[in-house]
Amino acid sequence: MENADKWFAIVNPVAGSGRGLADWPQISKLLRDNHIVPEYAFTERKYHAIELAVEAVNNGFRKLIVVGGDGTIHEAVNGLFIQKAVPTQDVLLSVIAVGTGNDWIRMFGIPRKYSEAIRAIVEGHSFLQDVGMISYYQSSYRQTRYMANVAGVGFDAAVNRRYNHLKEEGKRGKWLYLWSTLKAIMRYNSTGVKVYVDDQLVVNDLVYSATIGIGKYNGGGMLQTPDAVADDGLFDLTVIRRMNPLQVLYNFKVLFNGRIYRLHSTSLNRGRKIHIESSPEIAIEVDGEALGYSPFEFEVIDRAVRVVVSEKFMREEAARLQAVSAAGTETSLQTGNTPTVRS
Ligand SMILES: Nc1ncnc2c1ncn2[C@@H]1O[C@H](COP(=O)(O)OP(=O)(O)OP(=O)(O)O)[C@@H](O)[C@H]1O
Repeated sequence: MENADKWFAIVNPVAGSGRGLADWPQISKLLRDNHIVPEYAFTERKYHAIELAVEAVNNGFRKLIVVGGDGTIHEAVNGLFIQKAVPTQDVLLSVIAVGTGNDWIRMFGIPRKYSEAIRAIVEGHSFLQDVGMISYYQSSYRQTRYMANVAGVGFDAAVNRRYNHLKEEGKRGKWLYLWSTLKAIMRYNSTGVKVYVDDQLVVNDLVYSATIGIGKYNGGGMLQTPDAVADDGLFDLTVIRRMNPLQVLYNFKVLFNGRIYRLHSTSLNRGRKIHIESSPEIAIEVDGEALGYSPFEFEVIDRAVRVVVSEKFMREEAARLQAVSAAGTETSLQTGNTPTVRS
């Protein structure tokens, strides 16, 4: 296939409040300096990255570079599931982050510095990550999406909606997310939620938020599923039960420091299938994108997307697997990814 060894870059010009457009000349030069000369296209509207990923694969490209934030990664991954030319694992997906939150790259140790992110692409360590398939309601219709990182239900989605609304109004700035979070803390009320994991009822309570992770980070560096393993064939599900605004503010730092399970209102479950329903209905955000409303179904698709990761991540992953097998407590459904594959 003519294009199979060539790279195709999907560049979101509005990611990171315009950093995608402003920094593309610099990124493209750094890529050329490293003998990577991709064909590329700018996204022109929402969901365009889905179309571009489908077209690129249909045109024979097997190596994609996403130059964007979490939303652009999310769309590219969804494109991989829409195209039917090849199995999703046959396409190598790499990321140069120009977004605002950049949560997906935190999981895989991809640096924000462009030259270092490009070094990871050149080094070519790749990893097969799980993907979540989610169904939800939008305008009374059942819809399906694929998730590359983390989904938030309840409070998280309320913050996300507020934040996206402010961005659509043209508001910018690094405090926008914090402002949206504070507003949501003051206004959001817990709802009556039932959660089933692998068909077992695990929660039937007033719930403030639920986070479902293939990855660990969401909301611009929060660690709400701090122990998630991206290829164990399982979702990590963190449920925070009813909290009032004062309790949320007092405990805010545990959302960032990896100690969320020290909160006694918090629980962790793991499974391959999750069903969540709520009264009244609640919203969902997936990879930072506002989608729709409950009820939700989540299903893991094992090792579905091949992504470029840092050497550091591969080393940490090898050490983790070694520790797990030494302790004899392997909970994953599969053994580890092959340590390194050159692109
Ligand atoms: N040309 C465009 N005009 C308007 N919106 C666009 C365009 N191209 C892409 N988008 C949308 O931009 C949104 C934001 O993209 P993305 O999430 O990658 O950046 P970000 O929000 O700055 O980063 P992060 O999600 O990491 O915080 C996505 O929902 C995407 O669909």
